[in-house]
Amino acid sequence: MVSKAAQVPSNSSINVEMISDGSEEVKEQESIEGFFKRFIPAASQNLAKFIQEQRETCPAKVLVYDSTMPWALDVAHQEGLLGASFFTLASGVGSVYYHMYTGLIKFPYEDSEVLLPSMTPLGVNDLPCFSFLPDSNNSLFRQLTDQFLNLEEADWIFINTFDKLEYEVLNWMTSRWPFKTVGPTFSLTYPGKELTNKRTHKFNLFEPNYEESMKWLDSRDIGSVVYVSFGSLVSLKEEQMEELAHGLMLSNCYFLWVVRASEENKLPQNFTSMASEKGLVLNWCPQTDVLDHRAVACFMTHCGWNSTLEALSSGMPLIAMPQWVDQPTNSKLIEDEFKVGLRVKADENGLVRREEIEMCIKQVIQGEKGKKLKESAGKWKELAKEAVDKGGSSATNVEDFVSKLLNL
Ligand SMILES: O=c1ccn([C@@H]2O[C@H](COP(=O)(O)OP(=O)(O)O[C@H]3O[C@H](CO)[C@@H](O)[C@H](O)[C@H]3O)[C@@H](O)[C@H]2O)c(=O)[nH]1
Repeated sequence: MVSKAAQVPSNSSINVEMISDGSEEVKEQESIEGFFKRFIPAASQNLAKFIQEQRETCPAKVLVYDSTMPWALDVAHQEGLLGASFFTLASGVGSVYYHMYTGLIKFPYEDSEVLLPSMTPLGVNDLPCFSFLPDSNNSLFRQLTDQFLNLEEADWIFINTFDKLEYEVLNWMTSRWPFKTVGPTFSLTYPGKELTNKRTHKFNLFEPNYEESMKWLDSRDIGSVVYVSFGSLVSLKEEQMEELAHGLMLSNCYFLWVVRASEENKLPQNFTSMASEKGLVLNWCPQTDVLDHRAVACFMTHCGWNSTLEALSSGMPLIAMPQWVDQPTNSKLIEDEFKVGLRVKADENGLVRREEIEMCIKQVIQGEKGKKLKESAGKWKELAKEAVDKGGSSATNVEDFVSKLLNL
């Protein structure tokens, strides 16, 4: 199941097929509750049908499914396949969700500080954010915490992180479930094959504007650009967009800002022409190439876990501006555990003001603080590479999985 807009490389050895989630039948705007009521039975049924159809031409041995869809394991087992749950989040976040699942952490949050095994104490602002939900019984909340529902029955459990990044909390997690690290997945090579050109093997959610972004970055000085992106889902309120736009201008740095076309993501009037000397605003860019570009000095991010891992893999210092779900916890890890970034502070209305944005950019790009963050980011870059290179922890876990499957 992938978005219809997803860009699949033409030379890939991976086929992508879509199955229906039943949404063609939906006529009106759907509530989150309504979405899950429809989605789970429709997707289960269509996934089973898909596995049966494939049996004729390309029979599968295993179903690797997103851990937020525990029902997929039942489908796999019913159809005689093995099931591998894939966690796309940080181990630290996994531990928080597990403790929500068991009821130790209650939402709305009751304690001002939460102490979890092998983790630094978490304040309320460091816990996953569900403030947009009407109540704790909401389906989206359950979908995230139910990742542990039938985990004991999974034949494999993978997680997109690497051993040295989250050493202690991972040890705690693996003492309970047989988690195997496979991250950062985006830079894993195919077993036995080195990638000669990573770009042509990439799957993109939307068409990235490669030529324009690279040309623009090529003409900038080393370490002169702030890259700004809030991932594939987040939209900022109009007032926040305005503060961010002004903050970028006040910093006096060049900036490449990804603004997803949506009703909510409104740039201030005339901003694009006003800022044309300093900034490039794009709908989508080739993020990992941007992060690797010598002109980019720091990344202002919503702290989605993929963006976090990509930044660590590029040795890129971060300005953390988390919005919802796991992002506040990721930003705590970024600032206090990995020590690669600063988290912006919001005012009493939850708005991050332009002066705060300007100050964070200056601190991360210039001066002693910036130097320390860059050093620390450089260390993670090496360790991330080590994990996915031949013989590294994540590469070995993937190779073991593949060789076990081949021997079945
Ligand atoms: O212009 C862009 C902007 C983003 N990306 C890519 O899009 C992905 C974004 O992923 P992520 O940083 O994880 O953000 P979201 O898309 O928001 O991801 C959702 O899923 C993540 C993994 O579970 C969670 O951590 C997030 O909170 C949740 O919002 C990354 O691979 C980026 O490289 C591009 O290629 N081009």
